[in-house]
Amino acid sequence: MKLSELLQQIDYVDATLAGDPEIKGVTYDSRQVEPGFVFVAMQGATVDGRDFIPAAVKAGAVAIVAEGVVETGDSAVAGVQVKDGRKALADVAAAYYDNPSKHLRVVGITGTNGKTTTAFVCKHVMANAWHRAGLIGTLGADDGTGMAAGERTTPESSDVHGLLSRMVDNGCRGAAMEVSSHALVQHRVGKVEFDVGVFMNLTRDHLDFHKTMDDYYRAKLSLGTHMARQRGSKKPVMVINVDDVHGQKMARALEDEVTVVTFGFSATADFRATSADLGMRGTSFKMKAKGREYLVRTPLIGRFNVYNCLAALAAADSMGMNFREAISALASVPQVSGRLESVLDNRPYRVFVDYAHTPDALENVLSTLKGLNPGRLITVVGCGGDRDRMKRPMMARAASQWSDIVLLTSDNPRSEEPEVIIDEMARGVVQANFKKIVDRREAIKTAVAAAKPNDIVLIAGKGHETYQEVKGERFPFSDRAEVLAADRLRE
Ligand SMILES: CC(=O)N[C@H]1[C@@H](OP(=O)(O)OP(=O)(O)OC[C@H]2O[C@@H](n3ccc(=O)[nH]c3=O)[C@H](O)[C@@H]2O)O[C@H](CO)[C@@H](O)[C@@H]1O[C@H](C)C(=O)N[C@@H](C)C(=O)N[C@H](CCC(=O)O)C(=O)O
Ligand SMILES: Nc1ncnc2c1ncn2[C@@H]1O[C@H](COP(=O)(O)OP(=O)(O)OP(=O)(O)O)[C@@H](O)[C@H]1O
Ligand SMILES: N[C@H](CCC[C@H](N)C(=O)O)C(=O)O
Repeated sequence: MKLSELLQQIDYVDATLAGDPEIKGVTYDSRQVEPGFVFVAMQGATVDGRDFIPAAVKAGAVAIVAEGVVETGDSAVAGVQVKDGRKALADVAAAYYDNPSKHLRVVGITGTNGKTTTAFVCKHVMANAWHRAGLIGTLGADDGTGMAAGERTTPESSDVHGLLSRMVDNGCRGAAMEVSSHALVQHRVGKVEFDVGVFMNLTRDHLDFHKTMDDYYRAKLSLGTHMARQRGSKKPVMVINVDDVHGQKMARALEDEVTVVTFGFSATADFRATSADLGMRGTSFKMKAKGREYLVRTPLIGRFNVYNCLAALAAADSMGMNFREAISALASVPQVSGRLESVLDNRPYRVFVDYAHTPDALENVLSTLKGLNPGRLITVVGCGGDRDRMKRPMMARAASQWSDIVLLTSDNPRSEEPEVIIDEMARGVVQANFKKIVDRREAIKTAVAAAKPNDIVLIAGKGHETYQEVKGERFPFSDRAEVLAADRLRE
């Protein structure tokens, strides 16, 4: 693509051109620039991308897109002035990759908890019907050729459009993607045309970034308003959990802008679970939808997974997929890494690794396990550093309310002292059933060693993560591997 063709498709304030070079790529990071690239300099919270214009030019950028007057320092490099760098990145990337979302059925899932699981279920249903489907989320991305690790739940817009483009090239017909609230605020899904948006729930998290629950809600709401604005050839549908008060509010706020489809246990829900049979090996529930009653079976455990399944089914139906086929696909959903993942199956006790890192998620998982198992519940949990501090006592309270033994430990302390985080957590405990063990490996060892027949050990907070981040450094660490090592010590 020539620079002139690209500029025709984006809004800009001013441009100083230097010929009409062929564009070879788009990036927001000077360290990723290769000859022929467009570098979009974004104003960050930590640094200003404009400071890296000289580095980008040195690495071979042929055009620089930035806010304010753009001095490229090289007359052979074009400078393009835009109003908003992050918005411009999405516009440039969508144009460069030829708007790949127009060629896919795209489901965007937002909410505090359940995005990853619901995205996996949606992807599984789509791949079952259409042979190949893509995925973007916390566990990485699948462009149709298999999973590859990623850094963010929702990557930066140029990476999103690049992935969607590869999905199209690899023969995917659909894509399920998680849309975090950070992504919505930072235009990371700019110019993505969603067929269906999904709102799961809104509970406390990320208030380090959004400051108030209302700001956090408005970020989630913007998925619906974004869809209404992006409306191309597609008529957008927003699938909303109306058991959640924020979902009820969102359904009312969006009803004039998009088609609203609701789900939940509430009597008014369009996709309504009427009863659920919860078991240790899976869940079955009755669902009323489309004027009929259906029986849904899934290996996913816990009442919260009924919501994830309802959301995926409502999304599948909104895309016109065969509904009975979608329901039967739910019976073969694979284990989602680190989401109530059973680590030891052949022991008299069971150990689960789970990514619950919010008070609501932890409460859901603990109540599920306690409800399903008569034995003791031993919980190992910590809270991340440099994140919303208020959730610390709340998570410890949930753990101590539901568990017989709680080991408060480190998660990813990041720049903070783990002892301080654990002390803040300890303020929330409601019973004297807890112990502080700062070293997560030791905490897991202690929990597994204490397990008796019929007990359940829950290792919460890090799920699939393969590292522990301490003072800017990431050390290899896997809860799953630590459980296996601790179990070997018992022999
Ligand atoms: C708070 C937040 O979302 N921050 C993201 C944001 O950072 P920022 O605005 O501070 O950017 P910055 O570091 O100041 O850099 C500004 C610009 O300079 C560029 N740069 C920087 C250095 C350099 O040498 N050259 C260069 O070009 C950067 O690439 C960037 O374009 O933009 C960066 C570039 O894309 C992201 O790496 C960074 O993610 C940080 C590390 C992060 O931890 N984000 C988490 C909180 C996050 O996004 N989480 C959500 C939610 C997950 C959930 O739901 O649980 C997610 O979607 O993952
Ligand atoms: N629908 C749900 N409602 C509440 N809690 C849930 C739900 N689904 C899963 N959980 C719990 O939340 C944890 C995180 O689930 P999941 O990874 O699916 O959510 P997420 O929104 O993708 O989180 P993140 O974006 O932080 O990765 C799970 O490990 C489980 O404990
Ligand atoms: N995307 C979330 C994940 C938190 C996972 C938890 N293990 C932690 O490190 O706090 C965040 O960055 O806040």
